[in-house]
Amino acid sequence: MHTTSRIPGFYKLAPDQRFQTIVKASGLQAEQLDALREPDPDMAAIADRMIENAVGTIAIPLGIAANFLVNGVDYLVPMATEEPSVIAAASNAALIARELGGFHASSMAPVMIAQVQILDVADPQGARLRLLEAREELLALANAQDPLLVRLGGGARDIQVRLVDAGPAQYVVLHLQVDVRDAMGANAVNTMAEALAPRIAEIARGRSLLRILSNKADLRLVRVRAVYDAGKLGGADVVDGIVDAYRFAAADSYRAATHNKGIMNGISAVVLATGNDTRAIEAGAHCHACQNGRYTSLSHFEKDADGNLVATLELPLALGLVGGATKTHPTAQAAVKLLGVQSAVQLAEVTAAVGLAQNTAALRALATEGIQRGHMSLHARNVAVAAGAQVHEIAPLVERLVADGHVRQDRAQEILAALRRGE
Ligand SMILES: CC(C)(COP(=O)([O-])OP(=O)([O-])OC[C@H]1O[C@@H](n2cnc3c(N)ncnc32)[C@H](O)[C@@H]1OP(=O)([O-])[O-])[C@@H](O)C(=O)NCCC(=O)NCCSC(=O)C[C@@](C)(O)CC(=O)[O-]
Ligand SMILES: NC(=O)C1=CN([C@@H]2O[C@H](COP(=O)(O)OP(=O)(O)OC[C@H]3O[C@@H](n4cnc5c(N)ncnc54)[C@H](OP(=O)(O)O)[C@@H]3O)[C@@H](O)[C@H]2O)C=CC1
Repeated sequence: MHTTSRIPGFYKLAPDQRFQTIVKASGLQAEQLDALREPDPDMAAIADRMIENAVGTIAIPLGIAANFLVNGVDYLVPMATEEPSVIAAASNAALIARELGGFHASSMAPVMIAQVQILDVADPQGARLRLLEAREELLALANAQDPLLVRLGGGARDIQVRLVDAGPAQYVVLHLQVDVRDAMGANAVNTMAEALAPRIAEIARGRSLLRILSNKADLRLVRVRAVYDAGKLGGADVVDGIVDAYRFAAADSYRAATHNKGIMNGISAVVLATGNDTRAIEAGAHCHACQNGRYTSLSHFEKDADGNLVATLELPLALGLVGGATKTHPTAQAAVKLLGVQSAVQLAEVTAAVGLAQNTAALRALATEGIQRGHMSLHARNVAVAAGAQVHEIAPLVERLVADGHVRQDRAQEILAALRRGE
């Protein structure tokens, strides 16, 4: 029972002091909460610099996907995920894709959009044209905010003006398009948008309200394709099954949500491992999955003239190599080093390949034996631990659980009891 959650100045305490404070406030014993505390003082200090009110860290497993060949280059891909079978699945499909050349990826320039919302404009059509006439002035003002970005070859590239009908109101919305080079770009474009807003409001003869990037990063699309050999996939029936699985997702939003979750299993894991913003990527991806007002599959599967499976994926990936946690988290830095990517665009292309591989492996399992054999046999280790197995009991219990075919906690407890009886 918490006595109170009102703790003035909680944020001013050191992580360990915060931990002692919440132990007292929660009425629990310190040992019960000990896992919240970060034992390594250096890591506690990093966490304290990264977020507010830090007490500790949560360790999500980080694994390395094998077999990835993207644009002719081999990559060992770091993936951070709590879900079993994700890394196995990605490696599995990447292995099959290698047979016919691996993944081929291409991208648009890393252009992000910042929106400036203008209210109370008497003549929205006139304002739109006045703003477009001021394009050069606005771009120069934006670029003056980030000379380093401009020196690196990036900077504000263009403007667009939209009139957004919102019930009783109509807003004039200026989109500032900025090439953010190797940054995710949120801070960079937000700074520009805030600097520009007063002048935009003046030109439009209205008042500005929101000045923030859009996570619908549709000027920053990444495209990836792979051809999977029909024989290596398991034959023509498997190819047909995967195509039918895809068509289901393309036609039905209930299925598309799960299909796209499979893609994001791979993408979010690379995003997290490299210290990037998982929410920004998820928001952009699911928004892109809405085409003509309908939520659909992000990927496409078809059969080529030779009967092989052609898999393609297109989505926005606003990933950075500078800024955010990418430069402050030591694990993220090591992950980027292992990947060996030289630019944010290259990181996005490898990440998209992992999403496509993940998706293909899941569809192949779903269209053949079902997801449970591969997934549940790997998940069995979690089930064994949850059933109370000690370290030395996990391997024999997992073996019997998988052989039994019912990877459930009640069954695990029965088998564990039998093992302990020496049966
Ligand atoms: C699990 C596998 C890979 C087994 O697949 P398998 O056919 O038994 O694998 P294999 O023994 O033939 O091995 C082939 C390769 O897969 C990799 N591999 C194979 N096993 C491992 C392992 N233990 N650990 C690491 N890597 C592994 C490894 O690269 C290996 O090559 P090798 O190294 O032997 O030369 C397969 O059944 C599979 O791909 N299943 C799909 C699993 C999946 O998608 N999991 C995600 C969670 S489910 C979900 O959230 C999404 C979903 C499914 O709902 C999405 C949707 O509905 O669309
Ligand atoms: N809606 C959203 O998604 C939002 C996300 N965020 C957060 O914003 C953060 C990302 O913002 P971001 O702008 O990427 O981060 P930063 O502002 O930290 O980094 C970008 C800056 O780094 C400098 N820089 C140095 N080298 C390069 C290079 N090679 N390419 C590009 N820029 C370079 C640039 O200039 P200079 O040094 O002069 O700045 C640039 O402006 C994330 O933490 C994200 O979570 C924040 C708000 C909203």
